[in-house]
Amino acid sequence: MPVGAPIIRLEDVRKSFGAVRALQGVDLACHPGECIGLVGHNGAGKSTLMNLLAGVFGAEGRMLIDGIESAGPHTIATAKANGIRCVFQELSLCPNLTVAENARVMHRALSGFGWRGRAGRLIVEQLDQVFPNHGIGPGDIVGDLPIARRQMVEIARAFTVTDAPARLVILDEPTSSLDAHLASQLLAYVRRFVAEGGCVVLISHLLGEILAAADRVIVMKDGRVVAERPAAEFTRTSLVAAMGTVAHEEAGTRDMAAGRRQGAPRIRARARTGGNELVAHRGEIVGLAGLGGQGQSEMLIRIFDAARHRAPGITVEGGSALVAGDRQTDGVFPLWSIAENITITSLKRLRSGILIDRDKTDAMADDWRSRIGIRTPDMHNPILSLSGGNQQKALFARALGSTAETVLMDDPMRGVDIGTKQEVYGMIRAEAERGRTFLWYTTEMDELKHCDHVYVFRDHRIVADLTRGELTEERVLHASFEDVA
Ligand SMILES: Nc1ncnc2c1ncn2[C@@H]1O[C@H](COP(=O)(O)OP(=O)(O)OP(=O)(O)O)[C@@H](O)[C@H]1O
Repeated sequence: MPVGAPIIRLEDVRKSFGAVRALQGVDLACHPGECIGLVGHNGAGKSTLMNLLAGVFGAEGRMLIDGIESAGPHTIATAKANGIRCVFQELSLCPNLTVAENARVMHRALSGFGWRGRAGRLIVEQLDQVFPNHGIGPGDIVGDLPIARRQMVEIARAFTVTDAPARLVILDEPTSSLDAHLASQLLAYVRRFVAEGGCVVLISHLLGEILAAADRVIVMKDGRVVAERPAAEFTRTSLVAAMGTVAHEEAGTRDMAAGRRQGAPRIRARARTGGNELVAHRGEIVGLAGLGGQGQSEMLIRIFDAARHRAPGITVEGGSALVAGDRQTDGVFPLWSIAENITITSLKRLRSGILIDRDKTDAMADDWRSRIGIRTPDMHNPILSLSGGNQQKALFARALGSTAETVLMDDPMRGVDIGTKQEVYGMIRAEAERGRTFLWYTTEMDELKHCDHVYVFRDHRIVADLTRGELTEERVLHASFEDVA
């Protein structure tokens, strides 16, 4: 619970990006010794608010640090000097540098003779604290690490102390690429950090995480704070209601007949190291589960490639589309508009003669804007003008809007708000009933319940195949740690 004066206080802050009013008069105080949970729909203004705290850009309104309004502008440097750190949704590590070198990029104090060794020791010690048994070395090249490990390095780097203290750490969707085990390690560390007098702002669409880790919860909607209460006074249902989303019952009631195995398999694939074969039929939703980094994403990418070129050990009938989990490196075309990002895989259908028909592409983009709720005044805006969750929705629109018979989804709901998730689950079910096949890697147990059956991966092999009736969290965990027939 809060102790002492706020580290930072914002009063009536406002921020617009062109026609978009991202913040419309927000008050916020961050005290030592508390974890603030910040929730709200995609595009509600959460990241914008955090960017203000971190000094990325300025805004109208007042800002006080330790009770004092600063004379000059609040910049990244003043934020850092005051112990304000931020882990952004889109990771900011340099991929061609090592883990130790990336620690140095943020901590200029690590200079002089032997800096590399010191930087390496410091970041590994911090990783040990947050993620025991992390398996990351100081000399690892960041670009070679899977996304979960990159996220772990980024988080550890934010908590590392050199010349300036870490007083307020902002974590924007920090567990989006972490499996349940790593996420619980992080949340436990957050509790230790606030118990020692630090402050954490935790942004997450996983409401269970917010309710478990936060002392106080702030709900944002359309650039405003619409609710603020101690976490203990919220339940999952009341939190969803405060966000302005209608809470649907879990929609795991797909007609079993729709998921029955029809005809010959559409996909047959073996993992590189053998194990059971993955088989998927027309109209099936097949889950890929297990701890993160056990070969699930690799399997999806190999199947995606095999649909274009022959690949040993894999047969795929028809085309496939991929919804990337790592949108920064595999998904978004950063220089293109939202409309171009959505229509890129459907251009054959959008031609008139030899030219791309602009009216057809605009119509397709607008159709998806309303179907999946992409928040933008203009679909010709650059994709990077969208909030993180809205970028992810555009990737969904690209895959679902294509004519591919198989849709491969690599932990695709990263950063997507709870209301949209429910809409997308409905779309997936409807498309499967029309005969599409879905392969769905997810780290969220609740999402596996939408699958007809689930393959559990361990050490790059399939170690279990659970039908929907057999699916329980215990079974998935058991198979994740031990070989099961
Ligand atoms: N650089 C930018 N240029 C134009 N518009 C922007 C920019 N950054 C944010 N916006 C807009 O401001 C609004 C708030 O975005 P913000 O990223 O703060 O939302 P968010 O609550 O963090 O959403 P998410 O849950 O999807 O991450 C959105 O409508 C977004 O499109």
